[in-house]
Amino acid sequence: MEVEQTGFPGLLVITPRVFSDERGFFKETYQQERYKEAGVDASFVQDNASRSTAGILRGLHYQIQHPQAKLVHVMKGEILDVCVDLRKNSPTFGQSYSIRLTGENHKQLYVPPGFAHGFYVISPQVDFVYKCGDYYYPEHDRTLLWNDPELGIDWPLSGEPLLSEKDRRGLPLKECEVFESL
Ligand SMILES: Cc1cn([C@H]2C[C@H](O)[C@@H](COP(=O)(O)OP(=O)(O)O[C@H]3O[C@H](C)C(=O)[C@H](O)[C@H]3O)O2)c(=O)[nH]c1=O
Repeated sequence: MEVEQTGFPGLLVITPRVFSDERGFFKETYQQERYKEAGVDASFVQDNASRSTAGILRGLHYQIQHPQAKLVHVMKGEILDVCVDLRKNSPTFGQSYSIRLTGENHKQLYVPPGFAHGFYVISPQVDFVYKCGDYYYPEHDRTLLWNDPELGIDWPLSGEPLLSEKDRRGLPLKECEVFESL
């Protein structure tokens, strides 16, 4: 497997080894020992999956009190995956990182605790799967406004994105609760 640093402390791009043959492909999408050696030091407790269609934007979400590390990848389709560093003491605080994750490039993004995370769907449909380093606590769920001008995220929009009511009500960075001690 290949591991790439991103310039954001702890945020990693991981490409697992893919075994292709006439039947299709096989890949290990997580292996605790190998991923810990690579810097994925979360103990995952929950797996999530979502399916979305083109033009949907989910995010930018994070949990205060119980910040979740995430290991995300696309099984099928293409997204622009985006995360924003909300760790006050990080050299990349307030900066966003974007990467195209597709079923073909097999890339994974390891997002350490302390980031807001979301994605925009580019392909007609996407199946998105991810491991979480803490449980879901709806009372601690927070949303950073996807198009906060301060973030300057270059979403590859084709028209207005389709958002949940929660995501429409996201807060700009300057009004968000951030992480003082991560
Ligand atoms: C996240 C989550 C949600 N839910 C329930 C709550 C709602 O009734 C329903 C949809 O939740 P939501 O609209 O928050 O789902 P997404 O918009 O896909 O949220 C996720 O999308 C972005 C990309 C993320 O990075 C987060 O992991 C996560 O917030 O699932 C649960 O029961 N458990 C969970 O862990």
